[in-house]
Amino acid sequence: MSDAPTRPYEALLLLSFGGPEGPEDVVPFLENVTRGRGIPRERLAEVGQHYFRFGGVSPINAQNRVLLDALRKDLAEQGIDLPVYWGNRNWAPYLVDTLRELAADGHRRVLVLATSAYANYSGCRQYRENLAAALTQLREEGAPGAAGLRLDKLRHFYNHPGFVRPMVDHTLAALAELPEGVRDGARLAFTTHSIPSALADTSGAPGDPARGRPGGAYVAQHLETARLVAEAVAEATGVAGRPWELVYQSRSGSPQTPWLEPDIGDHLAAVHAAGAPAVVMVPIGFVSDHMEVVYDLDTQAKEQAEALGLPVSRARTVGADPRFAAAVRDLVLERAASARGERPERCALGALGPSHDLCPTDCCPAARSALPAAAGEDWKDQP
Ligand SMILES: CC1=C(CCC(=O)O)c2cc3nc(cc4[nH]c(cc5[nH]c(cc1n2)c(C)c5CCC(=O)O)c(CCC(=O)O)c4C)C(CCC(=O)O)=C3C
Ligand SMILES: [Fe+2]
Repeated sequence: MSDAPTRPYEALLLLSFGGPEGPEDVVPFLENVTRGRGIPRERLAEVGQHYFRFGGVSPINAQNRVLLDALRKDLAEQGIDLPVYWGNRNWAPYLVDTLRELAADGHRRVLVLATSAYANYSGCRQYRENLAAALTQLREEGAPGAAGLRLDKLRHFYNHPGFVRPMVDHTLAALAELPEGVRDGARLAFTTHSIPSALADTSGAPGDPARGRPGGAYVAQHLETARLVAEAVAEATGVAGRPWELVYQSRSGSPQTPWLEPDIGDHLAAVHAAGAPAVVMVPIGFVSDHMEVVYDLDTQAKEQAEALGLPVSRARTVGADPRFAAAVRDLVLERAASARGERPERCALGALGPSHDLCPTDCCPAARSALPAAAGEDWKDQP
């Protein structure tokens, strides 16, 4: 056991968003998501309707269960003994309950995989705030083992080949769904969650060259993944110079606050007006085909495209692709080696290089006042 390749880590925690699993869950789920976040009531009522259209069930929890199975299968196949747990920010199984169980099971050093590939407040620091709040609650409860829990978060994986290559295959499959006559002329619209522009500009670590430029590390990292996918698609199809762009979806918040633009709907209208024969939507911002994908793209954006008479298709997200599960294993082994003081190879495609392991103080700051965040340099409460 002492020479385990995952040493000093004893468990892996899959940390995700969570979603409702029936109509009665929808309103309490949305209350969890938006507590203290200043989302207009009309927007909440509208988003509730998206969930009710799907019977009140978000696909995200089922997808995380499949991902859990894929991670466990990959580790088992490699002979790696590392238990994998799952907890959410906004719905059961709640993070705090999973951490209580992890501690009771005797685990001390735990790696965390957040289902968010890019640097930004919602996808990084907010998860670290959730970890800090859960740890604090468990320590106050006196939960067995909680005082010794030490959590480390895996680095951002947007440029890992195990994330990029499945997206390339899925983009090729989505191109193949288009009528043959428009396939070679189809544009690629890479989509991600819009966020407030002010949060985008400060995303990433303080020393990141992209930080402080418009869109910050959030946009720079997405542009990199989009470029990597577009280049691989060009190579596979033999179609050079296919136009692509990064566009946004799922805008929330007050209309007076600037968020990243253009929205996918406006983009589809603009490229249609400019004569584009077809568009493939590639949701690189998400890890699974959850509600933002099946409603905002497959329902809303597809209706808009149909009204325009513009052929569109949508690439699947990475989901539980075995290459993604293998990438997670790679990140686990890499981080474990680093924690043992070794200098492992840190796999990353493209020009930006591997992300930092430990978020520095003031990485991906919140717009509002700062809350304690675990698994970063600003978490001083580590045993
Ligand atoms: C960057 C980002 C990701 C991607 C990275 C990651 O995956 O972490 C993401 C993922 C997700 N967002 C999700 C759902 C929601 N997001 C909301 C609201 C917001 N998201 C934001 C950002 C992000 N969100 C922001 C800045 C807000 C405004 C409020 C706030 O500042 O917090 C709201 C409230 C209603 C609304 O306003 O839309 C809901 C219901 C689901 C679950 C889907 C399902 O159920 O299948 C998932 C995976
Ligand atoms: Fe961060």
